[in-house]
Amino acid sequence: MRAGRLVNKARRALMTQSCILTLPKASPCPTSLGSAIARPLLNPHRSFVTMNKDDDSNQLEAIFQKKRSLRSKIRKELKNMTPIQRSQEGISRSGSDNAIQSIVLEAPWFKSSKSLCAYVSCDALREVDTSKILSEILCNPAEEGHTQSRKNLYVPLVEDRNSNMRMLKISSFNDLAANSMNILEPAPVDCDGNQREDVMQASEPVDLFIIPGLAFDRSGRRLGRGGGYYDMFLKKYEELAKARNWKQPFLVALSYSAQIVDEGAIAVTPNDVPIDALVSPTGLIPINPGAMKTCD
Ligand SMILES: Nc1nc2c(c(=O)[nH]1)N(C=O)[C@@H](CNc1ccc(C(=O)N[C@@H](CCC(=O)O)C(=O)O)cc1)CN2
Ligand SMILES: Nc1ncnc2c1ncn2[C@@H]1O[C@H](COP(=O)(O)OP(=O)(O)OP(=O)(O)O)[C@@H](O)[C@H]1O
Repeated sequence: MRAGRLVNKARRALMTQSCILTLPKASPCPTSLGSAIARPLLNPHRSFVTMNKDDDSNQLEAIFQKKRSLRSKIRKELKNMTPIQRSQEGISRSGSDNAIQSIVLEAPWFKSSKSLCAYVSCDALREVDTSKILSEILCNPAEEGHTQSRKNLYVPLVEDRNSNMRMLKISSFNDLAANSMNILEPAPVDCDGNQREDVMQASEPVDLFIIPGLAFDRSGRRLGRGGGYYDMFLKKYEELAKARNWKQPFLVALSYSAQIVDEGAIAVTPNDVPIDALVSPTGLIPINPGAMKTCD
């Protein structure tokens, strides 16, 4: 997406948010526009309401520039690493994938989840593999020791280039086909001609999101691939859950160690939705333990 288009889109979003500011749960990065909005009283001369359009635009452009350069840095690191180096712990990439997926599969918040949204990993994008997690859900009719039936699984379907994405229910890997970006996605209609269930129309709440990304920090900031799909979707789902009086879902991202960056390295805008926990090959990094408790 072109930088000017991103800035315009973000500016529109900020304008609509200037009265009702929904701030990230994690404290925004000190250099981000988010901090200017989050703490206007600390520096009233730089707060959003007093900024003119040029300041606003320049700050957003600076944030998007930072995001772009961090994205290319992390992409390069992921691509250049030999399989054996793909984790700082010296275990192979597949070792990291197994470690991460085992942590998820053993976690009480995964075991107890009834409905979840998860990404279908794409090897070419060097994403943390989710195939074991998805097979566990799709192949196991019921969790051991639980009376519940199979978990409901919803996966992403990109709608357009305007950050719109749906999450549709699948019941088998056969429900997926590669899209133009070579990511496996569900068709909106199943093989019997029935519309697949859209999570926004589901009668049960989603308790868990398993989220991809390029970079993460230990306070919940996340850098995606630049489409705004997840940020937009998570915001819409948060609103739906509020309107229905449902618990907010637990937001967990999966990350190789090389994708975890220092705090302050990820610039954020108020549109960036922070995650509640991060799973890396070395373990779970809880960020919002309150959100985790609701899943146990
Ligand atoms: N597995 C998976 N599915 C997903 C996402 C994801 O990140 N991972 N998405 C999350 O939003 C949505 C799709 N968004 C995407 C955005 C960019 C690229 C991509 O190929 N980016 C290239 C760079 C392209 C460019 O700069 O022109 C890359 O990152 O290398 C892929 C998917 C929905 N489905
Ligand atoms: N809730 C929202 N409303 C409107 N625009 C949004 C929203 N969330 C993100 N966007 C827009 O999407 C574009 C990409 O945002 P950003 O660079 O933060 O994406 P990302 O975090 O890398 O992607 P993703 O969320 O898909 O992982 C920006 O123009 C941003 O303003």
